[in-house]
Amino acid sequence: MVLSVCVRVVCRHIKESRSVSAALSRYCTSLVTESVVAAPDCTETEPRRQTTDRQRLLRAAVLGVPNAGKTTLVNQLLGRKLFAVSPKRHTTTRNVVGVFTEGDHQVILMDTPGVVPYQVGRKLRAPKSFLTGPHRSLMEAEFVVVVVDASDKRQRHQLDVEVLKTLARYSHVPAILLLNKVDAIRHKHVLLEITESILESTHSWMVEEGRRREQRMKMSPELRNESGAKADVYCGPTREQGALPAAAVESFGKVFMSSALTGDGVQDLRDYLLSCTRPGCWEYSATEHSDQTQMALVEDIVREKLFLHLHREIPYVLTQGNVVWEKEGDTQIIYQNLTCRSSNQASIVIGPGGRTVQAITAEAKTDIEALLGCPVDLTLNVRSQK
Ligand SMILES: Nc1nc2c(ncn2[C@@H]2O[C@H](COP(=O)(O)OP(=O)(O)OP(=O)(O)O)[C@@H](O)[C@H]2O)c(=O)[nH]1
Repeated sequence: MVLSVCVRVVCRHIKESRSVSAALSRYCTSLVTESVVAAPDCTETEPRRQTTDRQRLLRAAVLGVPNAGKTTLVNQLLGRKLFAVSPKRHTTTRNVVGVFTEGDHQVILMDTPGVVPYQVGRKLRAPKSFLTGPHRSLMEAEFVVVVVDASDKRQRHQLDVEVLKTLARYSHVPAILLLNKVDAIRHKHVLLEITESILESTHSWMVEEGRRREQRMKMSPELRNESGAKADVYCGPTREQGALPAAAVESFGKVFMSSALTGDGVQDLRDYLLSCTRPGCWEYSATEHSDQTQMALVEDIVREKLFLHLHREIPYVLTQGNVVWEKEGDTQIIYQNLTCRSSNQASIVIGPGGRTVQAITAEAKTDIEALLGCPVDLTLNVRSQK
């Protein structure tokens, strides 16, 4: 009965919308409480962001478990492929910033490594940036987009507990939910079930977390964090704060659905982010799209190809180092060392008759030429530590 009502309402939205996912997004938005729709109060700008001109700004963090499609989404929102994407988990190991500007509005997107339990990060021997990245981005964010892989049958009905903990810790940051990979779902009505299930389970978890906090504070009142809000540094998963505000219990101001891969539904999110900007000085010029240098972006392109061509742990343990970066006429000369842990690993990277490294070089060269807009002479020198 409930579902048939939902489907009828969605059908109405479909008539008004460009796509099924846009219609479902609209319907799901109507499910969430209007009072928590995350429109920033533009009258409450901090002094440092006050400006006499018409510039507007929003800093948004993109949060989710590994492989949810966060980086693909960021690239799609930027309208250009800047950051590495691969089917392997943990392709993103540090925070990177992507920027898009339209008219007077600038949106700064902070792409973060997938949220994992502290112990998992330790086990992976991940760099510190990997574990602290999501927390750092939320400290700076005025907004958070929580990305869920809606095609993942095992995980799509409730948010990952580490994501919930992160949201609870930074509960003052308004959040929206994005169901991604809708192209991989055949029966779109499933999206309604997923949305309702995530909203309900998140609400229950937040209520329960509020109770747990109250209990803990009764037992040890000194745990109360007077600011009740931002943590200055990431202190591990057990740090306590004040009771959760009611808005945290409501959790999401809006729900979007998209395919970051095809771009379906991404424009709606882009428009929404632009509408949430507040008066404030831009942090980047209108022509800048990232905080990363060209050299770092090139390293990322090579890294993506390593992830796509190499199996198991090799792409994770390889280190890249730019040795030559110079211009010869129109051509950008790039010589990069790929240092493997052992000669065995190096021979896998080189491949039979050098074919693997040749394929990596050819694919990377094409992407780098598109990025730099000039001919590129790329050499990847594979070597081993031992
Ligand atoms: N079918 C489909 N695949 C997608 C979509 N978005 C991303 N992917 C794929 O999902 C995989 C992971 O995408 P990423 O963007 O690297 O995911 P991530 O969340 O940044 O991953 P981490 O680096 O592990 O945090 C890639 O193979 C993408 O092509 C989507 O909308 N539909």
